[in-house]
Amino acid sequence: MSMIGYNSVFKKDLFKDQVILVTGGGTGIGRCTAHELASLGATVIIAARKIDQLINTAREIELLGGKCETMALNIRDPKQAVEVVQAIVAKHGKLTGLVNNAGGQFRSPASKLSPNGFAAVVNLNLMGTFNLCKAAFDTYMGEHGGSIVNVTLDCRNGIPGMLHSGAARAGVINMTKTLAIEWGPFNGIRINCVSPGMMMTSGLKTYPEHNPSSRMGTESEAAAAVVFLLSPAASYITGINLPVDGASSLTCAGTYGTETLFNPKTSLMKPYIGWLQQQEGGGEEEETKGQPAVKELDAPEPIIHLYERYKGFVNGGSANGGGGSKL
Ligand SMILES: CCCCCCCCCCC/C=C/C(=O)SCCNC(=O)CCNC(=O)[C@H](O)C(C)(C)COP(=O)(O)OP(=O)(O)OC[C@H]1O[C@@H](n2cnc3c(N)ncnc32)[C@H](O)[C@@H]1OP(=O)(O)O
Ligand SMILES: NC(=O)C1=CN([C@@H]2O[C@H](COP(=O)(O)OP(=O)(O)OC[C@H]3O[C@@H](n4cnc5c(N)ncnc54)[C@H](OP(=O)(O)O)[C@@H]3O)[C@@H](O)[C@H]2O)C=CC1
Repeated sequence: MSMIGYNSVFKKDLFKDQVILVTGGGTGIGRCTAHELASLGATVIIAARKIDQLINTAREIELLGGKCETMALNIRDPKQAVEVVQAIVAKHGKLTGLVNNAGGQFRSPASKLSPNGFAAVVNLNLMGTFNLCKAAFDTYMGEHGGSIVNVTLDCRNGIPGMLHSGAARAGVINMTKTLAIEWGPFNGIRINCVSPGMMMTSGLKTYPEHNPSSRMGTESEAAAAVVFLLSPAASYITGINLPVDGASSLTCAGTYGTETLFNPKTSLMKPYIGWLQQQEGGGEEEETKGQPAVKELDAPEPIIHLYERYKGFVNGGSANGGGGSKL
């Protein structure tokens, strides 16, 4: 009997020969995305302002057998954006993927927000994303195509306390739709958004007093969505915004509210821990001894506790610490 194998797109070398720039790739969601992409064969360039964080992440990836390079970049500077993309194309001959992940904001009631404060956050998140998209298009993708994923922030129902970021992220989502239409004809460029809800990342160090009141997402859960949209598995998907929020933005309480169906004590949604989890039980290889403990989360105490609980859930327990998963 002859067998015809099914030709699935999900293979270990999914991103072989691809060169992908991840902004903010030294920490949090960006770092996890860089790990995922490198483990699937991509050459990953991670870029941000603080070079030490980038070097640590690149070293982690190289120790695991991946290809990763670092570049200093402030996404708010359009000149630097062009220089970084040009340098990548000069060295590798291409830039097939771009993940606009760098971003952030501060919390402030709208009534207290100054025009400068509003502009700073719009400049970082909206202008920064535009700067990189434009540089990628002008330098390489306009002629050769490519795939772009913009990491935004759940802003479906507004973001109380973060007016500036909500406006900027909504701008990114709309810009993404326009670019999908305008740039699709340029060799099939695809561009999409991932909108994380509350995720357990190192980024939460800037929100130290936050006490988790909902089932938070993991870095890996955001990264996995980015990887899917970048990949040929999403070859007919462009111009979309993919929320990664456990449906919290659909509830009345929302991501930023109090108790929801998705609270950490009762949630039955099994978390994906990704590469962090894969480090478990791997043993202390000689070459990784003394290296940063990549499985540790650099976040405020309540978040670390929650993360530890999720790890238990993945290993057969439940998010609330008892019994097995009902999934
Ligand atoms: C119901 C309770 C719910 C609680 C839920 C809380 C948790 C929500 C979590 C949401 C999930 C999101 C997570 C993340 O995004 S992770 C990423 C984490 N990292 C960051 O967010 C840091 C990003 N910040 C920055 O990069 C910079 O601070 C920023 C770009 C925002 C500003 O940098 P810049 O250098 O431009 O700033 P300047 O010092 O030049 O100031 C410019 C104006 O902005 C005002 N400003 C700046 N920082 C603050 C601040 N912390 N508070 C108030 N105002 C601020 C500053 O005063 C300047 O304005 P003026 O000239 O008018 O003074
Ligand atoms: N954690 C969460 O709950 C959520 C996060 N997000 C968004 O996801 C993205 C990743 O965040 P997360 O991983 O959580 O947090 P991190 O703080 O770990 O990541 C933010 C990254 O952006 C980089 N960055 C910030 N400003 C600039 C700049 N001007 N130029 C270049 N790089 C910059 C930072 O590096 P450096 O300082 O070295 O430049 C850092 O690596 C952000 O856009 C964030 O707003 C969205 C929803 C929820």
